[in-house]
Amino acid sequence: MPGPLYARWVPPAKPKAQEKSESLPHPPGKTSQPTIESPEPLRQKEKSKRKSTDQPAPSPELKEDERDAAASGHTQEEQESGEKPKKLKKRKRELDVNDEIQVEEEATPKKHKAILSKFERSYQRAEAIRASGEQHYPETSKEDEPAPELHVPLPQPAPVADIPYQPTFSALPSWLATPTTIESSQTVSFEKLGIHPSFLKKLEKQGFRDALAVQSVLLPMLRPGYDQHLGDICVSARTGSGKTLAYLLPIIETLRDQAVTTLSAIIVVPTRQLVDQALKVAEELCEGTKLKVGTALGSVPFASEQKQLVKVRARYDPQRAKELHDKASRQMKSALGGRGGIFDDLAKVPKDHVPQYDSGVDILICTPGRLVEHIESTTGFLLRSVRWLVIDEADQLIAQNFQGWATALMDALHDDTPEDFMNTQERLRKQRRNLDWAPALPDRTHITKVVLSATMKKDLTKLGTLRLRRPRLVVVENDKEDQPSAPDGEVYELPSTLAEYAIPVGDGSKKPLYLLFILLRHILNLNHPMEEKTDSGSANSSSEEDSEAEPSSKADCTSALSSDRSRILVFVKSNENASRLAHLLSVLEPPLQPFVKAMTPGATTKQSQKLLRSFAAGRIKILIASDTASRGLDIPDITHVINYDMPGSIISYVHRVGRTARAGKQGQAMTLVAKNEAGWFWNQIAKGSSVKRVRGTKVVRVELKERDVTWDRKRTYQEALQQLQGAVEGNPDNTEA
Ligand SMILES: Nc1ncnc2c1ncn2[C@@H]1O[C@H](COP(=O)(O)OP(=O)(O)OP(=O)(O)O)[C@@H](O)[C@H]1O
Repeated sequence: MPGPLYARWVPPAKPKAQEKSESLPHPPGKTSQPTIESPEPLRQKEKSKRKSTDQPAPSPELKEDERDAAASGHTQEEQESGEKPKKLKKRKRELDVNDEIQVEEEATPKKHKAILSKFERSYQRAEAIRASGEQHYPETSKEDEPAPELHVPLPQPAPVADIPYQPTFSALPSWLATPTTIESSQTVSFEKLGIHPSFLKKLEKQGFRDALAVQSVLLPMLRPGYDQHLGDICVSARTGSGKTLAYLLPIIETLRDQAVTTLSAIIVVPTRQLVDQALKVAEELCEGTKLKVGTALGSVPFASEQKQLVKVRARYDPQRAKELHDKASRQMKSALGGRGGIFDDLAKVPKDHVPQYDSGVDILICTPGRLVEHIESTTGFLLRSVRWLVIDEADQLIAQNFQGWATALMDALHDDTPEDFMNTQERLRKQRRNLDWAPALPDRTHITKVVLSATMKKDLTKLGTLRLRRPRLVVVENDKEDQPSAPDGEVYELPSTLAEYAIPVGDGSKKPLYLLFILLRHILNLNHPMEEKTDSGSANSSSEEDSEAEPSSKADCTSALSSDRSRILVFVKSNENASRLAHLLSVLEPPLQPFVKAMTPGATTKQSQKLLRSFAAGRIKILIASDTASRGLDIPDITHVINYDMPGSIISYVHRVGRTARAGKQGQAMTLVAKNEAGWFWNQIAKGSSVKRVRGTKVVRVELKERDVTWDRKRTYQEALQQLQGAVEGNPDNTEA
């Protein structure tokens, strides 16, 4: 084998005393000590560089003939075998060349004297430093590598304190930036608030002696008196804090002596369930008065609602009757007159009479869509005497603004009554508007708007559609010091009596089994029949024994469920999921069947009222619903809310869990958290700054072992899924499986 073309220089073995200096830390930015080469190997380098294209030089120890062979590139055997080297002359020439190189080498030191002496000097310096044990950073030329930085700490001035940025201006108007706050624990007796004795009795009948915080602040602001706020009011108070009574009581108390039925208050809520709920509270308060409370919601025939809302009477007014008849005949001739409306009613009243439209209700509770329909299509549905407009769950209603309901309602409220429907006073006001004494005429009734939500947003662009006048924001909160600071400034408070749990459910594929386990083991405290059998050592009993054992355990389950006081509201993400889950639970655990129901949008008002009544009475224990039930639903004694499907937003979570722990009662909220939802849930809901909890409370993580959850149900689960699929596809074979 020929030797290496480039001979590396190996540093001489270091004396033991020098070892210590090698363990010193490397200079910054370097990984090893710089290698300093001795002049000797450099000379070798030079030599080998030049010879790199030639054959390796033969060793001086070789015999002469071997050297010849090596020089010629032939082995000794080849030469002995009689193969006389043919290129003897050439070899001779090569030897001559080698000699010339040797001569040149002798001249090399002179040629590179300067370089070599430089290396010698640096080598000696390096040796001297190494011997002295000091750390040394060798000088390196710019071409080699950048000079190492020497980190000599320079004296620094003391760091400037980080002063939090406090703008001298506010992006919010002062009424939003500086709300009137009240602690949620503050209560005042209704008597002290000066509530009329007849209403005190009604409240006591319901067990209400003291006004809750939101009521104690709103009642004086809405009732006539020294503390009345002559402007609009926005209220932000957590779920179950008693907002419904806070606005209904002052309105009904003020109207209690109203002799003529006049539409005085409109209450807008997002769903028909909430219409029913508010109606119930209003009717209880109106008992014993002449006040009439009406509703307008999509599930009732429109014509019957019209009859309820507007009463048509004939009024004797020959001049006005003549004017109207002339107008009607002009319209008929020009074919502009449409059917319905005032001209139809004109034909129905006696001669020289005009139709007069009176309100059929004093208080109207409605959904926004239906209200707009009545504004647009119900002849004589006039809002000129409305004194209160209440918008509950306002953040949702304003955000949706379907059919542009807010704008349509505001136009109807604030604009003048259409000319044909004007009463004498309005007509006079219109005619005399430009006269000097016009201000002496009674003004249009001022409207007080009350806008409420548990998750009120300080969004001016949205609130602007409500055309608020001299508004004031009232915030009911726990402890002000606890207030976390959310980036968008919106903080939603949870009831102080709420306990929250998060249950990881793996990838979520076995969520129904987790739900069943939680229901049976943690809430209803029921043992599964199979477990009982296993406990008694008969897990492998025959099917005959099974069928014998089942009825008794089923009966036990039913009687245990009937006596249980739990009311469990399970939230899923859609109405279809609600029906499916109810079906699945009934198949997986047949004793549960009579106690599980799903809330479906297809149900009539009566059906859903019946369902909610059964749930409130405890005949149904588990109600499965979509987010439509997450807002406002007030069913006393809901003990548990389970988020089977993760809520879509923080606001949705706040409203869902707010169905329990209402008005100071205890409640539990459980959320099933799949792996891919865990990040959002823990960051936004459990630890996020937008959700405010009472000091010291947090979401508790509950780990369930998958083995415990699924141990005896894998097969039943598969069968139940197949059966469910069969039911969905309408395949009877699968349904029977
Ligand atoms: N003064 C009171 N004392 C005791 N309980 C009350 C009082 N006022 C109202 N409640 C009860 O508080 C519960 C919650 O009331 P309400 O439905 O008005 O809450 P809410 O603030 O509108 O909640 P949400 O924001 O969820 O709609 C009701 O069951 C009601 O009967």
